Amino acid sequence: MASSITIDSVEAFILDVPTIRPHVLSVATMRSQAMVIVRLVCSDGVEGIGEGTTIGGLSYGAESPEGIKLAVDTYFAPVLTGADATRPAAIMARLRREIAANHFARNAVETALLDAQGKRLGVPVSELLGGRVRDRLPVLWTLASGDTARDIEEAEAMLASRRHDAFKLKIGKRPLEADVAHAAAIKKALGDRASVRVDVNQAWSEVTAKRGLAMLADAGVDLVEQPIRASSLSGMARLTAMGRLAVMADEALYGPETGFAYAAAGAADVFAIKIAQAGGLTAARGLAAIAEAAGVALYGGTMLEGGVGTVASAQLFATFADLAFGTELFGPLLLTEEVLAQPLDYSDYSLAVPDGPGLGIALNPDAVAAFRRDAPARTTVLLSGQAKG
Ligand SMILES: O=C(O)C[C@H]1C=CC(=O)O1
Ligand SMILES: [Mn+2]
Repeated sequence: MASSITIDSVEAFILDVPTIRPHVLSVATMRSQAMVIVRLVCSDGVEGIGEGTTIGGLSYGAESPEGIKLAVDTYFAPVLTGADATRPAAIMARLRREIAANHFARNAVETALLDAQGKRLGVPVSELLGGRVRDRLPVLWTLASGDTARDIEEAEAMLASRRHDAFKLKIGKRPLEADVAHAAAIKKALGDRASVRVDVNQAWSEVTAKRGLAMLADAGVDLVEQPIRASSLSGMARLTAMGRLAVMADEALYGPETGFAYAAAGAADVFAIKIAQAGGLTAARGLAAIAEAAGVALYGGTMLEGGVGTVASAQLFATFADLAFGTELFGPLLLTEEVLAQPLDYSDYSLAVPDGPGLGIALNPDAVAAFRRDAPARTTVLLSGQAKG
């Protein structure tokens, strides 16, 4: 039923929050995270929030935080303003017709639309996506300090507090032998108490990957994520066919179409489902359906989003019947500050999926005021810093 409830205003702003330690990937070293928050206000007084976040500016993907904000302000907002807020799917169809690509911005907008609609109907976003099969999601932790001893210490602390019992190592920056020694030392220290996986973030050539997969399998590693460049479908298929180590596709997956090509080519054993890369929650659900139909296992991925994007992902992943490799929804735990009014419940190696209406969360207004890039106080600090330098 069409309604007269419209979207009255759309706002996008960037929050910059430091990380608890440097997070070292083959493509970037993160010391802070820039999260783009989209906020919609509807004519019935309901608000919706969403998040569009990437890693390391433009070093990971084609959209930067500044670009996401610009796309929302300049191109998405005019389409959204005045549209029927009770029809998120109709709005998303129109956005697909009128705006190409821009998956991260699109995801932030769809999240905000679904948050508002869930609040309006009094149900969690998971119920708009078919309904949950679980209320908690297993969550791994990425060890990426750049130092083996520090990583082992970090893993031991996580095991002791029962926060994580699966770990992902970021490799591909150093020579293969050094990376394998690093992974082997961590696996040896943790033994059967933890699953150890690696993420190369596309850094290897196929020749290096062929050697690397065999060496990592011998070291007891369980899975390798995006070992070579995403565009090499045939290379990924050859590595998957080796059968030495489970191969996960990540950067390759930009929604159902890319997932279809990867699945048809046998180019991965596992898909990392990311709502941002897929272009929104319903596109990510479509990608997961392709995986399920092809017998490809599922993993709940992250762009190291803060609380909003993490919960949006969790609302979708809670609807997956089989989540064989768990999730990596630890983004908020990597940040020094909480941006949500209520911290999320991470315990028993898992995250509780909020069960209130919409996303089931609210922003902490003080944190927003403190970390907004355009906050007057921050501008002053930045300007005085520049003057000094
Ligand atoms: O998977 C990636 O490539 C990106 C991200 C997710 C977890 C993490 O540590 O980095
Ligand atoms: Mn990855």
